Amino acid sequence: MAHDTHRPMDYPGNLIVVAAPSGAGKSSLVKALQELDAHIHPSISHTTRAPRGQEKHGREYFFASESEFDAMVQAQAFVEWAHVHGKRYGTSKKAIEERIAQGSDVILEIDFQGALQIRQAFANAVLVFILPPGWDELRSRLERRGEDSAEVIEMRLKNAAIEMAHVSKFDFVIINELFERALFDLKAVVHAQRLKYAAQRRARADTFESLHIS
Ligand SMILES: Nc1nc2c(ncn2[C@@H]2O[C@H](COP(=O)(O)OP(=O)(O)O)[C@@H](O)[C@H]2O)c(=O)[nH]1
Ligand SMILES: Nc1ncnc2c1ncn2[C@@H]1O[C@H](COP(=O)(O)OP(=O)(O)O)[C@@H](O)[C@H]1O
Repeated sequence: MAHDTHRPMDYPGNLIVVAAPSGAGKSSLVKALQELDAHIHPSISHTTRAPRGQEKHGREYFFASESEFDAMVQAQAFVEWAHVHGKRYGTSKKAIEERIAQGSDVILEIDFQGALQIRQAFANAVLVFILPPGWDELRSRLERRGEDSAEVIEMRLKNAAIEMAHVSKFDFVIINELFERALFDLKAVVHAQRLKYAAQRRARADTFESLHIS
């Protein structure tokens, strides 16, 4: 929705995109991953949805009015943006480009539409889809989280089916049943992504010997 340009793929940092139906556990997994891995930085999105209880402007999201969001769309400030659960969400260029240009890895927690836009713009982003173990568990996680009204939970469950229909477009799928197991899987994906592109960059630089990555 947001861009029409395809960019070259030689930023030194990696982009890891994590999508999931609401309540599958992606925020918890991404937070745990960041605690274990100081080289991963979150991309802070903009959204027109209202902040939840503990959320802070600039930490979980930049909370924007409809007109502020419109202005950013007009100014082509977003790498991607989409309508999700009746609100708008977007990743600003500022949220990721400087970081990956400097060689940091950036993790994006965005919906499937945004994930597919990111793939168009950054050919070597890795796309991970997190699934809950089942519908009943998804519902009870949303209820236990206690942040959304019954009406919002129903909308999110309905949208989950639509989101899951796109799972085959992702590079990896992780089932978040046992949290520690899912975290291990996510760490493995990040590790593999780093090795793949480190190897590619070094091979490109014609330093074959240095392919032994520590
Ligand atoms: N396309 C897009 N989706 C986003 C972005 N930020 C968050 N989302 C998605 O919007 C949906 C709703 O997020 P949120 O309101 O925080 O609810 P939660 O996923 O239940 O915690 C989730 O699928 C997010 O991944 C973004 O910058 N772009
Ligand atoms: N593996 C898991 N088992 C049980 N509960 C989980 C698991 N992963 C996350 N949760 C809980 O499920 C709820 C939704 O998780 P959250 O990370 O907010 O999901 P999302 O960001 O995908 O909407 C939270 O209350 C979280 O503590």
